[in-house]
Amino acid sequence: MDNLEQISCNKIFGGFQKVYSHDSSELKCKMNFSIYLPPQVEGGDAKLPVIFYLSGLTCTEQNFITKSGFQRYAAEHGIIVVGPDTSPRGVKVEGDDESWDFGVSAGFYLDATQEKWATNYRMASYVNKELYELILQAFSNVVDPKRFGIMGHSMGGHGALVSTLRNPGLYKSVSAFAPICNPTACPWGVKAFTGYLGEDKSKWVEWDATELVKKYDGPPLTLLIDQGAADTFYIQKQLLPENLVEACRSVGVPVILNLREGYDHSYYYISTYLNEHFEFHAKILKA
Ligand SMILES: N[C@@H](CCC(=O)N[C@@H](CSC=O)C(=O)NCC(=O)O)C(=O)O
Repeated sequence: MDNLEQISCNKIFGGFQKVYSHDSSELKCKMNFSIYLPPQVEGGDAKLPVIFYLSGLTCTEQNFITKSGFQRYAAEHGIIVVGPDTSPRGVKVEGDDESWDFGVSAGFYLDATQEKWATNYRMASYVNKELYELILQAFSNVVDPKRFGIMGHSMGGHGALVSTLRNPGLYKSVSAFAPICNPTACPWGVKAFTGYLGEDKSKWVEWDATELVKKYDGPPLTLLIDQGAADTFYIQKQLLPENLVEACRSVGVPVILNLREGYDHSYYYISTYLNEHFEFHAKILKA
């Protein structure tokens, strides 16, 4: 828990939206993360469930907390919500700021193996080990260690799926808005995986949700996938939810795909359906 420092604190829907910074040992830089503490933390004896929310390309921890309005639902259900940043910050790796879909703000929630990136670009270990442990320790008085869920958007939707599939049981519930579902088969994924993991495609499948689900052997899991039908990234075949659904069905993993007529890729769309995702997670985490 190195240098954990509160950066901001705002009351909202009876709870508190906070942002902290800390020194990350996995990423070797200072990182921000957000945490929403709903009103139920005050004076309550019961420990509360936690949902991690992973954001998409170009985001920081700020996008979700300022644009989605999730705090209303987290307060209703009594759920703590944690939001990491999307890549290491303030470390200069050559080429890390040349495009918006690779490098800074585009860590893809994996552990890079290519020399240039491998020291800092360890977002999988950061989220699923370091930050997870930090939350358990720093908020041990309010967090229920047995009830973690995860959700995300786009690159972060894929991060949520892969974090769940690679770490069976770590997250009891998972959902995603407009996730990149099959990165080994779309331009965003091919670019990121080539850069972070190298040319050997046999290594890529270890970080691809559509491939991982075919080998999933953990506790029973239902995947909730949401997709706007007018999302340009969906139309351009960056997201490929049908590939994930087909893979799930081939191995009998339950999956729900909600296609939303007229909706795009933005936070207008996410905020419209966020209540359904909170209900989905609450039902599992509070069962
Ligand atoms: N290049 C554009 C578009 C970037 C964009 O749409 N980013 C999405 C995530 S895309 C997949 O991971 C996003 O969440 N943007 C932040 C937001 O607040 O909408 C650009 O730079 O704007």
